[in-house]
Amino acid sequence: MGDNIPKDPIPRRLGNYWLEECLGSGYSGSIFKAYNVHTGVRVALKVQDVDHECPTNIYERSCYPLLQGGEGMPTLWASGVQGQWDFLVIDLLGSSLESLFKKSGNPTVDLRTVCCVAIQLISRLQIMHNREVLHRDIQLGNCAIGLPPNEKTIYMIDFGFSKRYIDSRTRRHIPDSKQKRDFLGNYWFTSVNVHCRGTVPSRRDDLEAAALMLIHMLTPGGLAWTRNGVPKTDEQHDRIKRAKKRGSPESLCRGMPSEFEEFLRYCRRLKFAECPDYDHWKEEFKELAGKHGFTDIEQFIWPPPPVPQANPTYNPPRRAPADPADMENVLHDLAKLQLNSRPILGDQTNIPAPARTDKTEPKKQDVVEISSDEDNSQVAQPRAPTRLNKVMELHRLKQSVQNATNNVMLSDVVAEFATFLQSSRSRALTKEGFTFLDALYKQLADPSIFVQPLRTSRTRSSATQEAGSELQPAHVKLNLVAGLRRDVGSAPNNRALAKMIADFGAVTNKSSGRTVTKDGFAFLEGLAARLKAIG
Ligand SMILES: Nc1ncnc2c1ncn2[C@@H]1O[C@H](COP(=O)(O)OP(=O)(O)OP(=O)(O)O)[C@@H](O)[C@H]1O
Repeated sequence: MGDNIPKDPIPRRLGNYWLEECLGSGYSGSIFKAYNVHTGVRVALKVQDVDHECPTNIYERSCYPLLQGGEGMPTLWASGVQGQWDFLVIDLLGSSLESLFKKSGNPTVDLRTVCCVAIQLISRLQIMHNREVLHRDIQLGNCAIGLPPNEKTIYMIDFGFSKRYIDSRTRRHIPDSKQKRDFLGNYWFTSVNVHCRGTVPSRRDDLEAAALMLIHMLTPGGLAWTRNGVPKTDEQHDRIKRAKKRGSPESLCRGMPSEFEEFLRYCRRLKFAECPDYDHWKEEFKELAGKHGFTDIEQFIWPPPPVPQANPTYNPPRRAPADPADMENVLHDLAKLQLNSRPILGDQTNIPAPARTDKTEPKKQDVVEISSDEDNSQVAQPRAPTRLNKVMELHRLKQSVQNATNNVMLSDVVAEFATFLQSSRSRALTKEGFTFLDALYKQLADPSIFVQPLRTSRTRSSATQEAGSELQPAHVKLNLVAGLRRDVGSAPNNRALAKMIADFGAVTNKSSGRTVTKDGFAFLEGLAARLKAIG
């Protein structure tokens, strides 16, 4: 702290507060348990040398008033300078998430806890951002639980790097800048743009840091670049930045519920001054928790309650024995060699349905496992299909569409497609999913036509050229798909259904994460029913 001139020790009393044990010391100062000498109220007192080269208490003092009263925002009781000591008096809290998880000794954090942290952390950021403040240092050590009776609430602490992003005079968002700037944040979770490209932090970066923190909690041993500890040389720091930059949402979240991959992808696609859709993501994590049977998900409960047995369990990802992406490509190319003759279905409304003869269950040998999550053997749980299963199964379903000779057969395949996707770990439409929709569209519209693929490749240059490939906000997708769900039951013929499939494909393709929503599944189920009814 500061220079080498010996300083007086921190006094036992600062203002009206008597200092007790030291709770922690960081680069910028120390934090003590303390109590008010008049009221006896226990507090935390953060003390810093007034000459410290990084005067974070001054920044904290300016942010705290903006945050007062917000859920999970500590109360600032007092602040002042006494001699050479600058102090802040705040609510006394419990353990940080970092120390809780470290103490548990487990290589990953359980899914219930991660969902709960996701919901609470996104809510905290929503409050801070609504009050025009960025946190800019999201990490496990800066999230602490309350003391009883507030132990189910996660609090944000350490606003030493926080900053207002709305200019209080002009009311405008702070400007973006290409100017090189010093790194500000933390090595583990600061966003790729801020950490590796030196961009100006904005709301999207707080959210990306939250996403990386959640993924870290679910990754055995933590994110790869966190495993060697704090870098001591520039070279080590560069290595961290390179590893972080390389980490695509898909590779970081392999084997995790798709929500995490989609959330990270969403954060990385946000524009500099864009307001994130906090409510949508809170809902996504609530739904994920609901799917696993977790109750009271907005309450942080530690240690985590037992996993409900009747519901799908989540096995944390393990490192794959081989690079799944390579294996997947090889098998995908092999699968493409199976050429099928394709009977023509056309716009049929009256062809009688022959008995279905091709209903084959996926054969065991068709399924190649790429992840080896064989643990949890006490309870036989249905396992979600792996990514590779997904490639093979969607390919088979597409062929069934191409082989179908009437609507009833198509109806069965659509129902199978919906069921399969729902049981997948990721409900995102992959390129094989879009190929399935293309085949379905073609069968229903006119099998002789050439179909422009529903999934457009989104390279950076093509995305900026084509206005149509811009991502749509989540609510646009939700509205459009809800409309399709409502109307599918009254579609008059195959051509109308084909148009709906094209709309469904297009809106999903343009959405962040390309996830099939609840309405999307209801639409697919409605489509299967309508195909059967049209016959
Ligand atoms: N209000 C509080 N109540 C109880 N403990 C706290 C409180 N605030 C912080 N702590 C503990 O003290 C530690 C350091 O706090 P904080 O991050 O605010 O200080 P800092 O000096 O900015 O630390 P660093 O330099 O490591 O970021 C935290 O990890 C937490 O364990």
